[in-house]
Amino acid sequence: MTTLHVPPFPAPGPSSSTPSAGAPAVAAPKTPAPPLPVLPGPVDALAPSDEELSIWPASTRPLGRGDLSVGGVPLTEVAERFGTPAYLLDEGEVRARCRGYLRAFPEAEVLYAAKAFLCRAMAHWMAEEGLGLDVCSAGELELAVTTGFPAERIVLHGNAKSPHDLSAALRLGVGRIVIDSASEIARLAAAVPTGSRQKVMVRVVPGIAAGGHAKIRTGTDDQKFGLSITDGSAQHAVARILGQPALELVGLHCHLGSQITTEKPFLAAVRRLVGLMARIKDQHGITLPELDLGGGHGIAYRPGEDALDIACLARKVRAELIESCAAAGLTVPHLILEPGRAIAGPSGVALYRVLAVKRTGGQTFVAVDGGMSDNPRPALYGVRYVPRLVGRSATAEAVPVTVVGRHCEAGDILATDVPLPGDVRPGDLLAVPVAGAYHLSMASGYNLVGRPPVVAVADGHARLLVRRESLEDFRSRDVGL
Ligand SMILES: Cc1ncc(COP(=O)(O)O)c(C=O)c1O
Ligand SMILES: N[C@@H](CCCC[NH3+])C(=O)O
Repeated sequence: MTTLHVPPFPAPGPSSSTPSAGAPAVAAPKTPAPPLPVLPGPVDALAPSDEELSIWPASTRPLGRGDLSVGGVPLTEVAERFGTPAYLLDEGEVRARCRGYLRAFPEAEVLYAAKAFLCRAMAHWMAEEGLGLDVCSAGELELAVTTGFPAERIVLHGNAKSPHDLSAALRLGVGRIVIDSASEIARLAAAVPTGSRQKVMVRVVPGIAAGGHAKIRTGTDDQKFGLSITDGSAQHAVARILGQPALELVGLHCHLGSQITTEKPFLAAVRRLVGLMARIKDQHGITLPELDLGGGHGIAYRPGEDALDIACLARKVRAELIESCAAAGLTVPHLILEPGRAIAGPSGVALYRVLAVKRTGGQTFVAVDGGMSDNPRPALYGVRYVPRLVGRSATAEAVPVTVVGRHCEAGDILATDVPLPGDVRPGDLLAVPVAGAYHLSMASGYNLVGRPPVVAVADGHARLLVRRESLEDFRSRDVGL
């Protein structure tokens, strides 16, 4: 059995499918991902190892003839009923991960970061599990609220909020708006209806470098989000907000980056933000009641990769917060967290059909019917996934292959040097675990392939959550000649 890292789930039941969690979504440049396990001799598609299953949903079970079930539903059945490519979301895994957070951080408010993946069912599950939502557009906000998500449990983010974003937030009554730039302050204050006050936080840049890839590090001064402590922009914004009677400053926010696999940066952030809270108290005589540490909790995309241990994070953040506040003479603020990837990522599986197998230039390319339009992460961050053949027994020797998408880009690569049976062929089904976060939420219309459907699996049943994008969808938006 592999070690349970994030979050502390309920017992996964019998079998080898204990969730572990693990690692940098994005290959951290200085610490290359560990080599994939070498498969001894023929690939036995009937028997995935514990290590291999460690990144799959806890409900994953091997079935006969090389199939796997997730949420009690055979993957071959999902592919047949809904076609490929298709994404499935294990509802039980999503809910268990939410509960894991609430168990680890009983004192905190946990907001699911909708940007990782949002659909109406996901919003319902979050509401039922007692989480709030972090949204960053009127689109995410309206989808959630119109499906019944309580607006007061929603926080609106954005480095460039449009007038529409702000008016939707005020109209629907979001709990808090996170101010990201000085120019937003007067604009927001002027839009608040007379006689009411809007709760706001300030997004602070603490000057901490963390995150799995340069493109997703947001805690340093050299990027577009937030207001710097170092140059005083954050302090200046605080003073301006306090001068606006329509705004109620309730706390400080920071989001260091994404795919962070150690606790250290979060502890440093606690110290810096508490330090700023102490200065605000000295200067303005107010104690801010809330501290939002954002998200960024890293998971494993490949067996053996590191992941952030949520229970350990909780213990250390709690201790640091208490200690820093005591040293600064502050009351401990109410803690807020915004995990996205660590809830949705390991709960999702992508299913592709092999369309072509080509041996050329010393490589074997296995081309599937999806790619960078449903998963842009490999192209953006160089992330590599671990696809697995499902749905047929295979006894051929494992060979290293490159799994590529169908798009018109040489960089449309899902996995390099992964072992697949040497007889992999068109018509085979490949499943890619850890596909629940930042795939479909960043999907595009490239090559007019159409975005895949999303299917929920739970208790042996599969149900369609989001249908496949069709040519008719493209045509109906294309209104001019
Ligand atoms: C403000 C904010 N909160 C939360 C998140 C969620 O991050 P993650 O999915 O890495 O937990 C993000 C995205 O990185 C973000 O920008
Ligand atoms: N989209 C990124 C993470 C950025 C999260 C939003 N700030 C990823 O796929 O890893």
